Amino acid sequence: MIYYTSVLVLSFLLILLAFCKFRIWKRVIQNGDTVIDATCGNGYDTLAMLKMVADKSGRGRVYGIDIQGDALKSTASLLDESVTLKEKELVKLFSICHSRMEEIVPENSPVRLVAFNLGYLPGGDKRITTVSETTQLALEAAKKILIPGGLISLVVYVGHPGGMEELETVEAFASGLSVSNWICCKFQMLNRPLAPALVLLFKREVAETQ
Ligand SMILES: C[S@@+](CC[C@H](N)C(=O)[O-])C[C@H]1O[C@@H](n2cnc3c(N)ncnc32)[C@H](O)[C@@H]1O
Repeated sequence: MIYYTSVLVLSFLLILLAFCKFRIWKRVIQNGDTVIDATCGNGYDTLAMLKMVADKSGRGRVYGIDIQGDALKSTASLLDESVTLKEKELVKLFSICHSRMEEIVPENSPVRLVAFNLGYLPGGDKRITTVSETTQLALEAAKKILIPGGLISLVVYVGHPGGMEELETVEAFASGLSVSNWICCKFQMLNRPLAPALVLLFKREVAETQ
């Protein structure tokens, strides 16, 4: 009984986080933008991003990254079921580590969102997870390619081995960003320390003068 209640609460939390996250993305992303899904998984975020950037003239790009071929296959089939061929052409999928994201985005592309959903692939091998070292490198790469007014969005799961360390890495990275150029915040349950956290790093349009 306790197990089912926990699963129910966690599912509710995940829906709430996804709802908040998508609402915030919608305020940041515009039609025609270039965005990156740094952890495609089953493709739900890739699909949400595509819906936000695709415009009728064929502008807008989603660069989707995952180290697992199975994840990219799931993402591709979700897109096949959900979008037109023309929309699907706006998505480019890459089976590489997200620390290499700079290699796949053409130079001078205005990247407005880089999204991470850390942890393991739901329904996949739970031993394959994102890890602090490469997450740190990926955040540094995202910081370089993001345009002013852009957002780095992370959902961090702390309930699996290495998850808490990864949250600490993300928090340390965010805490080190200059206050005049970045607004960084975290949403987390206060009375459920193992619930996933949503971390949002907004790059200011114009640097704040101190
Ligand atoms: C929590 S899942 C992502 C869920 C996904 N956003 C969705 O909507 O279904 C995390 C994904 O990150 C991938 N991953 C782990 N390490 C990675 C890395 N270094 N670079 C890119 N992807 C990685 C895993 O293979 C897994 O599919």
